[in-house]
Amino acid sequence: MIGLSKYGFILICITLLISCKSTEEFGYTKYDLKQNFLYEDISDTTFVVLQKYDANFLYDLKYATEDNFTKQKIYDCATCLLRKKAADYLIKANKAAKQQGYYIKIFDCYRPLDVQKKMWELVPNPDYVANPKNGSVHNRGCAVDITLTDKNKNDVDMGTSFDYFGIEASHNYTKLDSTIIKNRKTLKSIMQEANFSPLNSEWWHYNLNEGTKEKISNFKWNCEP
Ligand SMILES: C[C@@H](N)C(=O)N[C@H](C)C(=O)O
Ligand SMILES: [Zn+2]
Repeated sequence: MIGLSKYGFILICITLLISCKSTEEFGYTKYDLKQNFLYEDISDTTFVVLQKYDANFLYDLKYATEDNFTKQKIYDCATCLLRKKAADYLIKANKAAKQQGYYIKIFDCYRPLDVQKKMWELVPNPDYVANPKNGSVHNRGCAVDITLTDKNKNDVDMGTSFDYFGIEASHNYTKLDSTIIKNRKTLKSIMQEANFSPLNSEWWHYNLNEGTKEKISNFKWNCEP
């Protein structure tokens, strides 16, 4: 009897730990089984893997494929890393998006400085690639490249593809269909409400406010499962 209740206790603990890994949507605290910490205990500036931290985003991490402006696979695997505070605000934005019938789909998150240097060599235009001398907010783990999908997970029309480096990608460009303008404005207001700022030249790029104050990083993430 005593032995049984001991096993029962262990079983309950394991079940609780697995439950805690679930996302906030289900009302649980986030617990990382592999790293053995409660996410609420870590600092706001710690890098978190968004895929593990919250299960409610869609991804098309372009630089982990050859389908990007460099035509090269730049990342070894499709991992989205962000500082915890940026992840928390992005989760807030995704909840607002969901309430309006959308999902946030992510193209890029943290980007090592060396990658920024490679990009700058190809496109030395600060409207489209931040100068690595100052560093991008991506290098600080506080910027995201994103779009919206509808509730069936189909991309909404934003007028240009991701990383289209031309005037048509600008928030100031108005010679577009009213639906496209409405879609860009929807994303912009969702992100601004969630403490992010847009970049005028790129409809997909958002910086966490005050994200420029964080340190630039150049680490590569581990691709082991
Ligand atoms: C390269 C593009 N996706 C991007 O993120 N551009 C901004 C300006 C950046 O490099 O920070
Ligand atoms: Zn960007």
